[in-house]
Amino acid sequence: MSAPTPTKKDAAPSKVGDLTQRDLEILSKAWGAMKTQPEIDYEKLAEACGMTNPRSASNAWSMIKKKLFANTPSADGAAKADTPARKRKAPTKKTPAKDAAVKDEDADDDLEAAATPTKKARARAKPKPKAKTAAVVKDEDDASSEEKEKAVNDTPVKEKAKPVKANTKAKKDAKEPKPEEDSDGPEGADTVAANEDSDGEMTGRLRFGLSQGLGASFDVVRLCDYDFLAMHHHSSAVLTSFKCQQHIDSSLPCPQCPTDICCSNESDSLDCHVEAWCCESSRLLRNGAVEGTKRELAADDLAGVEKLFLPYIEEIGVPTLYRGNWFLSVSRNTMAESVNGNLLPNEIPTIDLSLAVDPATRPAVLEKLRHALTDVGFLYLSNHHVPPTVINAVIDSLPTLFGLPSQAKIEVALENSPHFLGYSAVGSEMTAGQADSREQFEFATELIPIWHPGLPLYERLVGPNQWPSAYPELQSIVEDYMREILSTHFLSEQHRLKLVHYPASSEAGSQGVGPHKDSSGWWTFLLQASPPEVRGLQVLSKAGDWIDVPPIPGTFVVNIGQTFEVITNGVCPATTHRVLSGPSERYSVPFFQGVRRDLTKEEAVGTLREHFSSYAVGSSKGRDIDSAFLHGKYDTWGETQLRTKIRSHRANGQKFYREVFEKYVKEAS
Ligand SMILES: O=C(O)CCC(=O)C(=O)O
Ligand SMILES: [Fe+2]
Repeated sequence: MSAPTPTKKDAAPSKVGDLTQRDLEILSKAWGAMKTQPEIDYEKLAEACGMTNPRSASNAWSMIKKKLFANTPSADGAAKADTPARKRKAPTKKTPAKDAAVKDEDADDDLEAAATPTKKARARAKPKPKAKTAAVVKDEDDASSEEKEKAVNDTPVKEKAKPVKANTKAKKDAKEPKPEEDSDGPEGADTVAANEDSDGEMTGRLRFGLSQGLGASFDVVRLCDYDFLAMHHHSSAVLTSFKCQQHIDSSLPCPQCPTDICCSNESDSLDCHVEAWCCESSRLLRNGAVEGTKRELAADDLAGVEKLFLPYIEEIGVPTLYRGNWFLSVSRNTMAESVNGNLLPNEIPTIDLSLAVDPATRPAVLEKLRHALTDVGFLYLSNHHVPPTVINAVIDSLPTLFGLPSQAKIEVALENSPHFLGYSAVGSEMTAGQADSREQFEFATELIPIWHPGLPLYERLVGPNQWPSAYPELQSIVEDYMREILSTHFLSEQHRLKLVHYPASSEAGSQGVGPHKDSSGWWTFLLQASPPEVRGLQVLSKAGDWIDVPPIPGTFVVNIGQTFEVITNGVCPATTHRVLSGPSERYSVPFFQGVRRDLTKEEAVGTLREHFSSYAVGSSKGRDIDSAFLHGKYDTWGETQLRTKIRSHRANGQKFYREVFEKYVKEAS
């Protein structure tokens, strides 16, 4: 991407009205040097110019400002950083065709003009570069990529414009991980490619400001001739977009820019002219860190970032209502909700449980939940009503617990428990055939043993906890937590929880816990109990990319267990996930909702079989990972769970389950 280069037209000493080129240059500089934004009475301006309404006047003025800004000799951010933010505007790339088009519109200065197809067609006649053109062309979903490319290059843009469908595809092209065959590119690579392909420009000051505010570099990309801007944060797939001027001025879709990016959230009850969503960045902001730089964002940084955006948003006419909560709203308006999951399939949606209470917001929450469960398999849960005091008590207990002398830990070794409850040292648990680098205490609902010879072996999973005597307060801390997280007994009398510690590792990316699906039952509610900058958890996307699941304070990460996968006939996948160890130690607390041990696969699929068979099940590289229950290898969920436990904790298997040890351990998943 490059700064706009002056074209012939810019260089020519032409006159516009009574103003010479030099006058225009001075005017443009004066604009940049203004201390306050001039207040325009748009009604008056509209009347004076014979326009039908003030909106047209505002639009026209906006265009002029844009050109004034664009005429400054340099679009370099640093050069413009000292000019007032309010006057910040994206420079228009000057090409003769585009200029002519803009001129046409300016001449009409009117909503009608914007709505007149022939005029708009002329405005769009400039051939777009491939990436951008492809964004509006696509409606032949089955065509090969060569065919698509050919279609793009051979057909004039205006004939090809089929905004909605085409743009959905465009977003897919830009943001979705590549399909399985070529999915091994790093996350975000597509985003970068999309930027590089487009002839977008960097709006100097905005970019500069963002870089300052976020401590990261953003590219601001112009996707059409209007005011649509998309900011891609290269390293973390941030997309922030502003609705284009065309959309602001009329309800017509803009055939040049991806329409459904612009009009992403039709159901939004806020009458916002700017659709701004930025799931990832808002998450990063809330996390207090920015991907790539890992710089801490202090509270006033956040305010700074907001300040940087607000004048810009203001300039393109966003209602105040929306401005106030821009950053917060964006975290709710996930891409998934906005565009049916097409834009960022890698995005892990946040389900705000409080919105499920209100009948007005419930349908949207359910739709988002459907997407989370069927397309992603993971979600963040916010406003979940587990009291922070109870959560914090668990978090605070972890350093003490793991700091106990080894003797105190060994005293409650899991190896001594046929119920797989107690302490496992680093390296003693196996996942995906390899030793994990984590130590953990596993607890479950406190139950007395029920197994005796003659009962299925899996009934031996039920039994008492081993509480470390060196830390007597722990029991009530954990039991309070389990009670709160599971306010009703659900499907089984036994639920499990682990308090996990991943020691720091000098070998970046080593196995904290290997790739796996949670065999443990219904859903897992994971508390990431370390500061937000401590990463490690990753999930496998449908396309086979590992996606970071950074901690978001106040949320649980929810993922689907294997029983739920079976009950939904694989439609809601038990997503494969793993933890990488890193330079910082990490704590987590996964809580596993149990299901009835004697539940059979047949029973589980049960009456919902027909319902779920109508859904297409996407392909997933992870689907084959150790999903014995789904594959129907074992009759009951209890046996599946026992098998997983034995495979993970082999010493226990040998000690307590000799009769099945060989069978379970030797077989492939
Ligand atoms: O520690 C984590 O974040 C995840 C742990 C996990 O996936 C598990 O124990 O099943
Ligand atoms: Fe897990």
